[in-house]
Amino acid sequence: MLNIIGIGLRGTGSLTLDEFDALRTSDIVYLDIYTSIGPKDILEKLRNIADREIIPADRNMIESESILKDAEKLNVSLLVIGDGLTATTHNQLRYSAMEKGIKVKIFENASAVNTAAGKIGLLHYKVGPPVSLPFVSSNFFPLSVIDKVKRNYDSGLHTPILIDLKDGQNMPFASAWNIIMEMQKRKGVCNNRRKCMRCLEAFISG
Ligand SMILES: C[S@@+](CC[C@H](N)C(=O)[O-])C[C@H]1O[C@@H](n2cnc3c(N)ncnc32)[C@H](O)[C@@H]1O
Repeated sequence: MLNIIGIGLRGTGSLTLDEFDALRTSDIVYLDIYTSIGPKDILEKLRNIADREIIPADRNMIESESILKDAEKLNVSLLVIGDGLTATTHNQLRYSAMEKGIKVKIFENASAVNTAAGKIGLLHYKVGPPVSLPFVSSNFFPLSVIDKVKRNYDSGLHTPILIDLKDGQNMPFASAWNIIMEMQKRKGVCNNRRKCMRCLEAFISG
């Protein structure tokens, strides 16, 4: 059995009662530390509240799907900050588990991706698909980021930009800003600096 448990955006405060029950009755509990950054003390707080060991699961542990081995016989929970199915990584894990005949239970919760827009006053009807902004290099500079923003823009929609994380750290805002400015320059689109700025501000506030 695999429980994929989104714990929301308020640390242990947004853990639901159902999630708490699932947590307490699991044989093994992991916390995803790869796709989201939580409050510094989240692991310790979760351990205290659940009164059990919670194993931090890094990129390798999640992508190798090693946690599914135990889920074949035991009750395993994967805690995810935010919602449990917002990242492709967890969807992949879910379908791999199902293919192996492992029962999967999903505990939905609030996600940064679908709450940020509302929080800063944007209407959800006006928000298009989000775009990930990865770390770039001289060999990897994907202008498709701008194509996706432009597609939304041309349809009158805002674009949430998900700034990539590495080793538990956010890409600094200044780097994200510079990368986007350079991308739009290379694409020759969006000369309206104010609109681009508002778009980035929206993400940061969220
Ligand atoms: C696919 S989303 C899912 C995040 C999370 N599971 C949720 O539902 O909110 C992953 C992206 O969320 C953003 N993110 C996650 N944790 C964050 C944090 N603490 N601060 C800012 N952005 C964060 C990053 O842009 C990251 O690339």
